[in-house]
Amino acid sequence: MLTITRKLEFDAGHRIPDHKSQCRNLHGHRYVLEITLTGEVVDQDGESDNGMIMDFSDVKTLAKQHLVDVWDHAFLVYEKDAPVREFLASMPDHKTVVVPRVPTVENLAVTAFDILKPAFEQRFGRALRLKRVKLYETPNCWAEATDD
Ligand SMILES: Nc1nc2c(c(=O)[nH]1)N=C([C@H](O)[C@H](O)COP(=O)(O)OP(=O)(O)OP(=O)(O)O)CN2
Ligand SMILES: [Zn+2]
Repeated sequence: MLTITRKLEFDAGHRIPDHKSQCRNLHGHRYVLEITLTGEVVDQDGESDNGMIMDFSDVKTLAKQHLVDVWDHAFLVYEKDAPVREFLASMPDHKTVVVPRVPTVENLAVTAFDILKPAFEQRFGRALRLKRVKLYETPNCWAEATDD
């Protein structure tokens, strides 16, 4: 199978409320996101994306619009983390993103996959599929969400 992968990075804060150790504290990461797509290679002389599954610049534009610019410099707070939600709400204009699952790297990878899948597959009809989202929380820790 032929795939392409585009890497993007963003900074975000989070905490894991029930964690046994340091991760229960408010802290942040520079997340690294790898988006892997598969699809037909365009075979149209004269087209800008001839020979490509999708132009990497278009991958970047869509990923930023739907996820990266939304999460960048935001605090990703679990919807049931009441004290932190209350604290963040007390700060005018704070960039807060409420996520439906505890924001471990596993759950953030799944949430990112769920957001990006329709963004890519509905916009580009020609058999383009989101195969994998790989999210690094630190250089040593990551999770992968796939479509199977
Ligand atoms: N399975 C998971 N385990 C942990 C997660 C997670 O999302 N999924 N998250 C954390 C912490 O939030 C933290 O981001 C990771 O901290 P740490 O283990 O300290 O990672 P480092 O790469 O900084 O560790 P080094 O020992 O410095 O390599 C914890 N666990
Ligand atoms: Zn963390």
